[in-house]
Amino acid sequence: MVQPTPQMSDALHRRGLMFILSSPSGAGKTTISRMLLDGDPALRLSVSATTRPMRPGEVDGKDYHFVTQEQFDRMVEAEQFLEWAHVFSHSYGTPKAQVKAGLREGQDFLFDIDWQGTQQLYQKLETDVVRVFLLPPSIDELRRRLTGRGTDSAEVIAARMERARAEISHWDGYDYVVVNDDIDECFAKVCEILHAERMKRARQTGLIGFVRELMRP
Ligand SMILES: Nc1nc2c(ncn2[C@@H]2O[C@H](COP(=O)(O)OP(=O)(O)O)[C@@H](O)[C@H]2O)c(=O)[nH]1
Ligand SMILES: Nc1ncnc2c1ncn2[C@@H]1O[C@H](COP(=O)(O)OP(=O)(O)O)[C@@H](O)[C@H]1O
Repeated sequence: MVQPTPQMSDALHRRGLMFILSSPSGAGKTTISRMLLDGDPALRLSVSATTRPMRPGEVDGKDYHFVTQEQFDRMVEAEQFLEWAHVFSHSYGTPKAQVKAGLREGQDFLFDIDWQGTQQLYQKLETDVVRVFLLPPSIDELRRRLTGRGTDSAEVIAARMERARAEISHWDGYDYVVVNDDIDECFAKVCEILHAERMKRARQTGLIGFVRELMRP
């Protein structure tokens, strides 16, 4: 295999991208996110702040920054979020600091956020954003997954099911829609999207100089 020379890879340096995964609750975005992060050290999770209680197995600072409503409101006032929204009667927001600096340095970020956050990020940073929406194979399977996960009460599951149809109605605000039936197949498709998006001409900031060099008489 031909390895790029250091000069070539310098010239082909690119800006980072914002890879957004959304879905109705229970369709599998946390599972796919973890698989992506485990398999791809170049991808970093944008860790959101939330006021919702921590679930068993979640780690503060890794899955979310768990904050009080007062702390969250102070962050909103100080304009520390790139976007924020109310979801299931809790507040969720994407902290600004790490993402903006990282993108400039070519860092790719993964966002597990809802359609409201996706719209806000797209309005602000359209060219950096890649929007992927996951669908469950059926509504019955979605209910089975939410119940099987065992992290939410029957009441919370009912509220999430209630909201699922409204969330699904935002499917057309995304660049890619993938049905998460078989987990490995879904993961493979999401990986293909990420890999292809990384190669897009518009992201290769050094490409013009590199091509000029190739074309020099
Ligand atoms: N807008 C926005 N939505 C978020 C953020 N973080 C998480 N969410 C969304 O909030 C919803 C609830 O997330 P969570 O409580 O972890 O439950 P989940 O549905 O099992 O992922 C999901 O749709 C997440 O994608 C954020 O920073 N901003
Ligand atoms: N393709 C799949 N087939 C079967 N179960 C799945 C699949 N994808 C995810 N799950 C399971 O469904 C439940 C909900 O998935 P999760 O990733 O937590 O969803 P979300 O983050 O979208 O709420 C979890 O128990 C997960 O293990």
